[in-house]
Amino acid sequence: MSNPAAPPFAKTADPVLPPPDRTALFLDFDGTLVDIVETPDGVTVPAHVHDVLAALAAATGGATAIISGRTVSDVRKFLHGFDGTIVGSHGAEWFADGELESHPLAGSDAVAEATARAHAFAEGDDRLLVEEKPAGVVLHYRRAPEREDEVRAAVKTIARGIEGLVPSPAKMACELRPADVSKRGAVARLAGDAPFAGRTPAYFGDDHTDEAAMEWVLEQGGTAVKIGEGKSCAPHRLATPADVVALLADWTGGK
Ligand SMILES: O=P(O)(O)OC[C@H]1O[C@H](O[C@H]2O[C@H](CO)[C@@H](O)[C@H](O)[C@H]2O)[C@H](O)[C@@H](O)[C@@H]1O
Repeated sequence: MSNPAAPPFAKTADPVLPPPDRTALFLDFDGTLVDIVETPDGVTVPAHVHDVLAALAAATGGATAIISGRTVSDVRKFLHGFDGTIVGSHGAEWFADGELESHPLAGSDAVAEATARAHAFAEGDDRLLVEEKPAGVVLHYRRAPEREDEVRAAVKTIARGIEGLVPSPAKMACELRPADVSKRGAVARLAGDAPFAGRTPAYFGDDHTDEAAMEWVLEQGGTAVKIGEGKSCAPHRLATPADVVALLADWTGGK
């Protein structure tokens, strides 16, 4: 049973993060830096977030990365001005030093086939959204929650027929992504290279797909912060993206 005297969410940076110049900072995007909204295109990024990301990049000496399920192109659109490393599509895309590296399945016939099947499934119900990615496809059912089981079953069926893609459940969505990518693999790879190597990793995330990355970070002696409700391996928790941004601003010495 939870202790009613304990605050439900950690609110200060001090017990959570080492100093910026010793931290490798990994930040999820949706639900972590910005609020979850009804549709993927409907996200708004408060102006303050851009300032805080710039401050984080400077304070960590470039060891701040966005680790997102979004495409790199989406993250760059929403976080224009951020020139640090962006891992997109759960690790199927990498953007660093101005160069984009994509998974071999990007633009493949397999992804085109999966995308066509996702559209065929969604046809006739305009509450369902199909989000196309270079190396995968997402079926969103936030506007038709009663279709969750059907969507998840459809994604499993599509995956069974297409080599190299696996189902990946997310918040009110189910995705097909390359079998050999994950946010865990992404942070492990990043942490081996400058400027992340040799630092204590810290991961902020809100979703199921962030959990394996947070487990890896904890295995390395780092720290993890879960945003919002739900089961998590993370020892720390914040309620909202606004809390994340405030905590990180405070950590860099900003307002
Ligand atoms: O890894 P993330 O950066 O957190 O991205 C995860 C997925 O986020 C987006 O979908 C989610 O956010 C939408 C906007 O708030 C919401 O409408 C949807 O229900 C959520 O699942 C994005 O569209 C996906 O591609 C990302 O994989």
